[in-house]
Amino acid sequence: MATQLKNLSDFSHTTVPNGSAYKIAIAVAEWNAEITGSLYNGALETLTKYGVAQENILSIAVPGSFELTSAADLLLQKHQDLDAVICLGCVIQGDTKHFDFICDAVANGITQVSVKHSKPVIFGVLTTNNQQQAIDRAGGKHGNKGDEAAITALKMAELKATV
Ligand SMILES: Nc1c(NC[C@H](O)[C@H](O)[C@H](O)CO)[nH]c(=O)[nH]c1=O
Ligand SMILES: CC(=O)[C@@H](O)COP(=O)(O)O
Repeated sequence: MATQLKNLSDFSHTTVPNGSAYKIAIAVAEWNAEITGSLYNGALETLTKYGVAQENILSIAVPGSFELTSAADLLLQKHQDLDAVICLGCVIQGDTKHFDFICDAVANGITQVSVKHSKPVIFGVLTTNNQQQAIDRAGGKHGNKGDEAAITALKMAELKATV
């Protein structure tokens, strides 16, 4: 999709499962809190919109996106009735290669956790060149990646339940 047409919150083209039967965790990174807070609100509102009960949404905060991998693993170890884990973060390029290491670690890490537990772990992490790109994708002109992550969690939970 061309960037200028990107809308992370437009799901008119697809059907979204009813979430009333699912229990979902949200792990959110505290780095770039003004961005990740918007991602979290988007995910929470979307899960609620599609029927997930408040008592079935478990939320935790971690220091940074790098810690999302261990958070997802701990959640799935301790709460084996979880149907999915949504990982939310915002990594913004700085002056060094640290950005690359964090992005690679969290993308590969949560993939491994998802396979380890045979449970959907959703990559809701913004990896942007600058603050404005993050703002645009956390409730701005390109929608909210938190919405996208919540929809993905519902779809994958439904897939696991019916495959
Ligand atoms: N620079 C960003 C970070 N850095 C912190 C790491 O995620 C991690 O907490 C630290 O390396 C200790 O293990 N985290 C983000 O989420 N976003 C950034 O832009
Ligand atoms: C992605 C980061 O860790 C980054 O914000 C840190 O900035 P720098 O690469 O200039 O140390």
